[in-house]
Amino acid sequence: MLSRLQLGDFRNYRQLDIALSPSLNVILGDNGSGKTSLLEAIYFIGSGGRSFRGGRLSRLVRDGAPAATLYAEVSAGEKIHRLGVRRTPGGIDAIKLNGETPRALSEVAGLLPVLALHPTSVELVFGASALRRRFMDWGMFHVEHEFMPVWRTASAALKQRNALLRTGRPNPRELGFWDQQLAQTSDRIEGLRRSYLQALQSGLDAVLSHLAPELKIRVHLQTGLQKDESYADALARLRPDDIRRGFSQAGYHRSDIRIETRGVVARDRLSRGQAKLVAYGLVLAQLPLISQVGKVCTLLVDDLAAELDEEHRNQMLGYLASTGHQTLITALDQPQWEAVVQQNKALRAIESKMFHVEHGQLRPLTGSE
Ligand SMILES: Nc1ncnc2c1ncn2[C@@H]1O[C@H](COP(=O)(O)OP(=O)(O)OP(=O)(O)O)[C@@H](O)[C@H]1O
Repeated sequence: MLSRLQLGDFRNYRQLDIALSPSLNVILGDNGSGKTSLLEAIYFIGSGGRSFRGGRLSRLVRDGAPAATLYAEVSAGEKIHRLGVRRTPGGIDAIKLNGETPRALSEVAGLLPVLALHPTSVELVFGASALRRRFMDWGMFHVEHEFMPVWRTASAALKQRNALLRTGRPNPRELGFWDQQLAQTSDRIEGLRRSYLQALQSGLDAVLSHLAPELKIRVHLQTGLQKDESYADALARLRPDDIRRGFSQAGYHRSDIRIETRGVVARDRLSRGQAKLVAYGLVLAQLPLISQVGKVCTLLVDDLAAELDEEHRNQMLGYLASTGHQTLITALDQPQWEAVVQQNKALRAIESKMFHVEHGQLRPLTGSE
C-alpha cells in the first residue's frame, strides 16, 4: 500500500508531501482545489502511467513547468519500495525503483494495485469491450501468475499474424504456425478468464447484497466463437476474410464480459444510476480476489456524493470501511463528511486521516478542526 506520496509540478500541485493512512484517507476541498488530481497521481503510478479521467496526459504537467515528478513509498509487508517517475509533456523520461532503472513504468505495475471509482466508471457497463477486457485482465495480472507469460506470447503471435495478413499474400505455412500459436494461447487465456469471472461473480453477489440488493447481475465471458467452435476452427473459417481485411477477427483480443440482469444485457435495461452501482460493484468485487493472494489494494473513490443518492452512498461508505484495503475518498466539506460519519457506525470505527486541499496546497486535519 502507499505510505507516502510526493508530487512536484503535477496538475495544480507545485509541491506535495503526504503520509497516508493504511486504511481510510479523506480528502476534503472545494471544487477545483486538487482532490481528483491527487487521486489521479496515485492512479498514474499504479497503472503504469495512465489517467482515469481521459484527456491528454501531457496536461498532467503543471502549466509552465518543464516536467512533473512523482515519488511514492510503497510498503509491502516489512519492505518499503521507493519509486520515482518524471513526466514531461512529451512522455515519461525517467523512472527509478529502489535505485534501479526499469525499462517502463508498466514493468512495475504489480507494485501498487490501484482501483478507482469515479464518474466515468459507469463506462464499464455502457462503454466499449476493450474497457471490460482491460478490467478483467487487470485482476488476472494481479492474482494469476500464469496470466502474464501466456498473454505476452498471445500478443506476440497476434502481432506476427496481423503483420503477415497485411502483406495481402501470406505464406500459408507461416500463417498456419501463427494460427496455431494464437489459437493455443487464446484457449488458455479464455480458460483463465472463465475461472476468474466465476470468482468475480461470487465477489459481485456479496458486494451487491450490501450495496443494491435489488440488482441481480450475472457476468459471463463472451468470446464471439460459434457454438462448439474452437479458436483453431474460427481462425481457419475467418482466414480468407482476415487476409482481405488485414487483421485477425478471432482470438483472446476480441472477448468481452457479458453483463446480464435477469437474462437481458445490462446496458439495454439498467438506468444510469443502477449501471453506476453495477460498475462500482464490479470494481469492488476484485478486492477479495486481491486479498486472497495476500495483496492490498489502494482504492481511489472520487466524488461519491455527486454519483449516488444518499441511501446508496451510505451503503457504499459502510462497505468501503469494511474492505481492509487502503482507501482514499474525496468529499466537498468537513461538516458534510462528519454528518455522513455520524450516520455510519462502520466509518466511525475505522482509523482514518483527513486532509484539506486548497489551490493545490494540502494540509492534514485533525479531530474537529
Ligand atoms: N496542467 C495543469 N496545470 C495547472 N493547473 C491545472 C492543470 N490541470 C488542471 N489544473 C487545475 O487543477 C485544479 C484542480 O483540479 P481537480 O480536478 O483536481 O479539482 P477537484 O478538487 O477534484 O475539483 P471538483 O470538486 O470540481 O471535482 C483545477 O482548478 C484545474 O483547472
